[in-house]
Amino acid sequence: MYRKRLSVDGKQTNLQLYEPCSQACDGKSTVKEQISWADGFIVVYDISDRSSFLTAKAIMQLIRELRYGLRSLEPGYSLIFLVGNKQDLCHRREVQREEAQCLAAQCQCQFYELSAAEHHQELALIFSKMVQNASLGSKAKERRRRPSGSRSMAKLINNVFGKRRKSV
Ligand SMILES: Nc1nc2c(ncn2[C@@H]2O[C@H](COP(=O)(O)OP(=O)(O)OP(=O)(O)O)[C@@H](O)[C@H]2O)c(=O)[nH]1
Repeated sequence: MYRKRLSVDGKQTNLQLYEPCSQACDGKSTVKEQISWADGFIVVYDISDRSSFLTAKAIMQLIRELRYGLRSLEPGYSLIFLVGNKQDLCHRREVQREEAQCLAAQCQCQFYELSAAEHHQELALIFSKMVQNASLGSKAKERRRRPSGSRSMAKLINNVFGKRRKSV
């Protein structure tokens, strides 16, 4: 687990990054548990290895099943990113770009194809986009969690002041 405290849009945020595939044998948590914990997902496969794409597909489907709400976001604002890595090995390609694009569209997530070896800036961009989107997502969640009592109080105050202003 990688932990870092950083500022996102001027707000101090605790970032926790977890890569389940490299730690699948630690026995402490399952991929399912990680899916319910995370605020965002970057699912990576290797374009020169079809089995890695099939694993990515299964993970995407699991995310959809367990976190259905994450997909109903505005266009260009997603908490799930599908990334095809090792684009520099396109002479050994086993996964067509169109097939991955189609999966991304089905899951309403963003799709990128890149080479971590050659395009590390693009990778950094995906990470910062993810952190920004997750931060916006948690703000939206907080707004939804606001107790209805305080909403009706705010409405009442608005009504009272609204009426007074009209009668002046
Ligand atoms: N050619 C190429 N090699 C890469 C790229 N990204 C990672 N690799 C290589 O792929 C190997 C595995 O990289 P890791 O970072 O360990 O990734 P992993 O998730 O364990 O992935 P796999 O072992 O490929 O299943 C290493 O030898 C990396 O150098 C890339 O974009 N292009």
